Parts: sequence; structure tokens; C-alpha cells
Amino acid sequence: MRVPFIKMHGLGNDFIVLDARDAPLPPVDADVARALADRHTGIGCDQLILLQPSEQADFRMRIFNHDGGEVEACGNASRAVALLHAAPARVETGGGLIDLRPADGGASVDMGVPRFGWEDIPLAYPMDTLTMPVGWDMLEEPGAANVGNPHVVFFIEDCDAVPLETLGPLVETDALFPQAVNVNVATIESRTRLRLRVWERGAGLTRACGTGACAAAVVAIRRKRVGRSVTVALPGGELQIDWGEDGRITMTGPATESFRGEFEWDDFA
Ligand SMILES: N[C@H](CCC[C@H](N)C(=O)O)C(=O)O
Repeated sequence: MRVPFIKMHGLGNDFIVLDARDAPLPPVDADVARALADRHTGIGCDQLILLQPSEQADFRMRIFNHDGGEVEACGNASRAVALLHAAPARVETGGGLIDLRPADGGASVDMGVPRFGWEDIPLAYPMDTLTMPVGWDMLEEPGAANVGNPHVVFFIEDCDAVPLETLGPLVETDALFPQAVNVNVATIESRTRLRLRVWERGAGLTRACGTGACAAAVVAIRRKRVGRSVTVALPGGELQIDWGEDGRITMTGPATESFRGEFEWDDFA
């Protein structure tokens, strides 16, 4: 069976998008996702995005990490899907309902209300999540947030100096995080700007992470290090994060369609 796909990215965080809203596809499981995501033997992506019909929203967006694991949220992919859909939409995700609004060359996404309770992150046991009394080598006293998916955020003098390829997986898989965690290292540059690098759960170092930008911004705001409107500068480019008085996070930034193609399903299933 020949299956069409759309290759997209948000600031270099790249996706294979399978659109099954009008015509069903064979079931996508971890093995299929991992095979398609493989950059040597597959098509290659950080996340595989599957669009399906929804009973409770305009459509459903399912997210599979590079390692095949299905997860609840993906900020950059939400903007890519908004570009594809080319109209405002309410989308069902594993992390709840989100609202997409295409904006010139990208999109604005209502990412909902972040949660900060230790059991919401989740953590394995009770702990203050604004300044956690834990550390791994040079990474200490992070904050945590669930923005549809779990994030831990370390504030560092220079986030570019962190050996994230070694410390990232150490934190990602620590037993403190029963569902693993996305690992963010941030440097505050001013009251309106922070620099961010992310080791993503199930995907590793990516050029950008939309939910990471949301998590780093709200933790920095809770710590009164920045105002409620923050530019987050990631290796792949910038996102605008606004945390409204209503508690909802709005993320705005670019999205790009790279190319379209098709593959033989049986080669990957
Ligand atoms: N690795 C993330 C999913 C993708 C998030 C990132 N690509 C984004 O743009 O938010 C997780 O396991 O929760």
C-alpha cells in the first residue's frame, strides 16, 4: 500500500506527517513509528505525527517520538499542523484540547494551562517543583512543569556550555520521573528573552522544542526572572511565549512544509 506523507518542521524540529483524517491508514504502532523515524534506514524525523478524525474536536493529533513512544504534546508539530490545516482548529491530543490559529508563515497555538503539582509532572514522590532539591553533575535545583508533557528546566549561566548529550539522558531516565522527562537548559538574557537548549524525551537533542519553550518560560516567570511575554531563542530559531492572566500559554512561531512524498507501507510495517 502506497502511503502519502508530508515532511515538515518547526525551527528544525522535524516531522513526518501522516494525514488519516479522510482515509484510514493501517495501525501505527511504536515499531512502525521508529522505523519511519530512523534517519538511516527510514525517512527520518524527530517525531511522527498522525492526524485522525476526532469525536470531540476538529481532528486528533497523535505524536510518536523518534524512539517510537507515543506522547501527549508537541508544540512545534502543532504549528506545522496548523500550517497544513490552513484554518483555525481545535485539536484533540493526549495532553488535552489545543487551539491552533494559522499566522503568517506559522501559527499561534493555545497550549492550555500548565500544571506544577509534583503528581502532575509527574514525579515519583512529593517535592517542591519550583526549586527542586536535586542535582545531576553541573545541573542543579531545576523547576518542573507539565505543559501537556513533562519538562524539567535548569537555569544555567551559559546553556551552550552544558554537555547535554551526556547529562540529558541521565536526567531523562532518572527514576524521579516515572514517565521520563524532557530536559531543558536555559539562560536568562533579559526580562523578555531567554536562550534554551533541549534534550527531548525519546528524541534526544533537537533544534527546537515548542513545549520546552513553554515550560522554560513559565518556570522563569514563576521564579520572577522574566515577564509574562518572553522570546525563547532555540538553536533553530525563536518562539514567542505569552502566559496570559487566564493561566493559558500561547506559543507563536514559524512552521515549514519541506516536501511531500509517499512510501510503501509494507516496507515499514
Ligand atoms: N519529546 C517530547 C515530544 C515532542 C516535543 C517537542 N518536539 C515539542 O515541539 O514540543 C515528549 O516526549 O514529550
